[in-house]
Amino acid sequence: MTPAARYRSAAEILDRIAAGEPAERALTGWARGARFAGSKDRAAVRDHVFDALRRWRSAAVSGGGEGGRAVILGLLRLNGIDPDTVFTGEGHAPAPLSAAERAEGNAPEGRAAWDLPDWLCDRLAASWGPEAGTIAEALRHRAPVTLRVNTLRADLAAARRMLEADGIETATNPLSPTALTVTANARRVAGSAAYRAGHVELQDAASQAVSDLVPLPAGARVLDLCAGGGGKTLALAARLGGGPVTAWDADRGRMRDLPGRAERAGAEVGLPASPEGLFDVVLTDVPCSGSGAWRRAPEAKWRLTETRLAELHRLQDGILDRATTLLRPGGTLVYATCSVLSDENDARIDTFLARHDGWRCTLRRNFLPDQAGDGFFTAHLMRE
Ligand SMILES: C[S@@+](CC[C@H](N)C(=O)[O-])C[C@H]1O[C@@H](n2cnc3c(N)ncnc32)[C@H](O)[C@@H]1O
Repeated sequence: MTPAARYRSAAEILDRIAAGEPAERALTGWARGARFAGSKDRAAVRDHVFDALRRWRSAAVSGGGEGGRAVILGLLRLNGIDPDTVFTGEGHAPAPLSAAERAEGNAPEGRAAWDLPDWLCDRLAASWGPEAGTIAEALRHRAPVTLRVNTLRADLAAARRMLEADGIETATNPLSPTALTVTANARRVAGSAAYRAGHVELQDAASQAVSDLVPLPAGARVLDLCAGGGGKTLALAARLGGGPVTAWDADRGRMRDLPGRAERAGAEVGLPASPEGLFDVVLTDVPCSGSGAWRRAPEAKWRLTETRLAELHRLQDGILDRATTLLRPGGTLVYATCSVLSDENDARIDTFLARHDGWRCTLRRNFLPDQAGDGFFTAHLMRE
């Protein structure tokens, strides 16, 4: 495909997403019908679609319309690319711009430049005051690719050497001693020897920092109550010298890859039908808006509603309440979200403390999205 034809495909996919189709499904649907597209074409089209989703609102203002074609036009303008080099009408390129398209479009200003719906601009401003604009700006750009070195298999230097042998360059990351930011050839990670042998896992650096903060006395009994794919389960198991860690999730299907991942990593992970007994540490990495990681899943910021966010608050409170019944006296209840909205973070801890007598919060920590890692929040709760 020519570079211009890739933009045209991206515009068509954006139309499907705007009509309500989930982004991943729209991309797969397109790829199935695009036998002519090679792997580089698919990757480039995907990048255009995700860039547009991250900056939909500002690109729509800049392009003068909400449709895929206008959003791509706006994105080109925002990126300083002359639209006439793409909208040529030649081959499979998008048709040339009309006079109206040339005349339409403005520089995005104010909240349009935040690339969030108005109500979320308000929530972010209420959470962070003057810092909110910087956070919104960080969410408009691509996230770094970050690895966790699995200390059960390799140390940092050995993992870096092994990655280098596959042409993957990395830099150390200030958020965690196990984190490496990929600086070149990130697309090679999944096929690399280091990844296949379990020496590294893909994991955001702030997510690793949240696991690093969990107090783990020797021999601690640890329950990951919202284990999902097991990113934090495996990080905690590595800190325990191999585990064991008990993993559970309300949706068991989310943990389907965990046994294979644990084996590859050399970690012992128990997957009981329901968690039994009392634990020294219960981690609740609760379902949330994902706002701290919207640069990885940008569609979510346009689809989230106030009703859904309120539902998430109830779910988060319910999971915290359940965790209290699984924690031994003196143990630590760890709360975590990948959100930058205070309603999902401080407010959940404050209402927990108001609901439960005799508990105190021993740690609260926010991580904001930046070049090192995603936005995260964690808090530690103990019964007095
Ligand atoms: C943020 S994800 C977990 C990510 C995972 N800890 C990791 O680091 O890869 C939240 C998980 O909570 C699960 N979940 C939803 N409701 C739950 C509930 N009531 N109890 C436990 N887990 C729940 C979801 O299925 C989802 O897998």
